[in-house]
Amino acid sequence: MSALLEAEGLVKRFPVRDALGRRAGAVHAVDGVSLGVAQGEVLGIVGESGCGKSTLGRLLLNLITPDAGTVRFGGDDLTRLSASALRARRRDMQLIFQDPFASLDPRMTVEQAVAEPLRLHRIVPRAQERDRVAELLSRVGLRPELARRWPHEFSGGQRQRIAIARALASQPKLIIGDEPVSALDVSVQAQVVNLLSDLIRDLSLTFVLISHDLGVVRHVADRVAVMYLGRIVEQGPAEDVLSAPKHPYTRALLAAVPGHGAKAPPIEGDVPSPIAPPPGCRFHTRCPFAVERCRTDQPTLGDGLHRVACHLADSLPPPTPRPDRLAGGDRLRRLQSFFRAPGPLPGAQP
Ligand SMILES: Nc1ncnc2c1ncn2[C@@H]1O[C@H](COP(=O)(O)OP(=O)(O)OP(=O)(O)O)[C@@H](O)[C@H]1O
Repeated sequence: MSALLEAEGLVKRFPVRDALGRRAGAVHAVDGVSLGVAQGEVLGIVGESGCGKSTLGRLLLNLITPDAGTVRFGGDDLTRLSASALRARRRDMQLIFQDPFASLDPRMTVEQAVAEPLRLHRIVPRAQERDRVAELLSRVGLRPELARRWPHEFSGGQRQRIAIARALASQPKLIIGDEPVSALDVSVQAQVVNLLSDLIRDLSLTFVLISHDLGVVRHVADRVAVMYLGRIVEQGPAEDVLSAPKHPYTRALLAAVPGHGAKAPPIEGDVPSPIAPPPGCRFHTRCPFAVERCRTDQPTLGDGLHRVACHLADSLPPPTPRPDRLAGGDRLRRLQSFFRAPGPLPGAQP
């Protein structure tokens, strides 16, 4: 499978300064990340707050410059393009932000906001702008008559739809959504997730979905990369990673999701400081299964679009099923022993 977007060994550190403004170290926000996204594929990037997801998203679009590593998009190394070549390439790569209240300019009507990329990248002649804006608004489920209104007249969900219409205007090949639904009310989140998955399917978009919400990622992603403290600890097909996780950190993340089927040992201790992250597998200081080798070896890289998993994966004990997800017979036996009932419980099927 050929990659539309491919990152190799990305590193980004942010300087940390002391009270006197002197440099006192660096936050290792992204530290040696390699990944690939195939044409038409949806890659979910998951991990706790502060693990480096947003920094990685910005590096992938070359909105910030990496300290090391490369990002290739459609064959071009973005880190080496001239400013004008990069501007032209931006047409193909769009970002949807988390906060729909901050991402739209309050001084622009909806029509102006959505038409701006049309004009910037000369997508349609001026005479056709209004029709194209109307088309884009309908595509995201908004009535075209709303085009003359101002952002403050809309709800959070509607604003995010406008931001999505704006992102679609330049007919991009790749969209990165950085927590695109997490600022929305729960009732609206599902509608916007459904809209995104319809657009991804209908327009054959290549999409990188950054989210701390595994439920959202499960709904949309073909492949999943799990980040911890600036590194990817597991990466692979969504079905494998989310149903049969091969890294103890992924197991723990999944076990924390209400209603998920497997139990994992609780994670002890705090996330180490990103100023002095542990060597080897980033998770080894908190991992209940860690052995000596984990202090020096990173999770192993496999084939394909940079598969990654714990090098102990084959020897890890299988996750134990949760009592609330036991098969019907097992649950009944558990209830019977709890109530010390000798026979079937009242109302239970024989
Ligand atoms: N501009 C910056 N200057 C200094 N440190 C930064 C900067 N941006 C991010 N960081 C630090 O880099 C690390 C990764 O941050 P990042 O925002 O990428 O994580 P995240 O997983 O997206 O978290 P969240 O979901 O909370 O946004 C954090 O420790 C953060 O404090």
